[in-house]
Amino acid sequence: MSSKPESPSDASIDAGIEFVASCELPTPWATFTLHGFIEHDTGKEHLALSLGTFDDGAPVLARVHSECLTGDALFSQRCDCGAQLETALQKIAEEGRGVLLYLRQEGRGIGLLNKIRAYRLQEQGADTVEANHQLGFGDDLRDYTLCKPMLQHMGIASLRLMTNNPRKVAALGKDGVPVESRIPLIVNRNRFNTRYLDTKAEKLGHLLAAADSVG
Ligand SMILES: Nc1nc2c(ncn2[C@@H]2O[C@H](COP(=O)(O)OP(=O)(O)OP(=O)(O)O)[C@@H](O)[C@H]2O)c(=O)[nH]1
Ligand SMILES: [Zn+2]
Repeated sequence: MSSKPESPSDASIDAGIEFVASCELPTPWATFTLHGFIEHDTGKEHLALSLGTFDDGAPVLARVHSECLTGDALFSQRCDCGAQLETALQKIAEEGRGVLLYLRQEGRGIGLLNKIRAYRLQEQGADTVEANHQLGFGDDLRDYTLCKPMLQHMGIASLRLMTNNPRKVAALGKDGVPVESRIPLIVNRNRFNTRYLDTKAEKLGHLLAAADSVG
């Protein structure tokens, strides 16, 4: 099956990513439109789920979600990803308007097999950041530059972003995606991920205290 784009004149072609096709995606919360994109340099297939219309120009309720196969698909309780994904889709459905970008940057960019290596090191005592360092990686290798052309393709100019990560807000702003407001997304703290979440707060700057969920 060819991955020839449906609209070859799409502006995203010049931005390192190309729109390929879209379809309806019924979920337990709403029927979203699923947009598929391909990244030129890596061949990675990135996704967006959108709901409603954006031509009024008002900031759009959004989640920029990084792939976590273990949390998103395999129900892992080691992190908060699966619950964040579900809650974000639910909130977008409640509002009847919004977008979720699903970026294929597994393991904060180190990939799935290296994330398994990192989890193994965490079982031996390292925290999530130390484990990345022991494997020779930085804290967080993610890159958000593809978000702007993906959002442009859908006619979205600015976001109300569901995240606890101020670095993500700053990176999007730097890449020309205005974040009008940050909406906390604090879900699924449990006995398996308490240390992980505490390390994110202490070393990666995530806003995860109960007080951070207000506002
Ligand atoms: N390298 C590594 N990656 C992890 C680990 N646990 C989760 N991840 C990955 O981290 C990414 C999610 O990042 P998080 O830091 O949980 O959240 P965030 O996207 O920065 O912030 P939020 O928007 O608040 O969710 C996904 O790509 C996961 O696969 C870990 O222990 N090590
Ligand atoms: Zn996860």
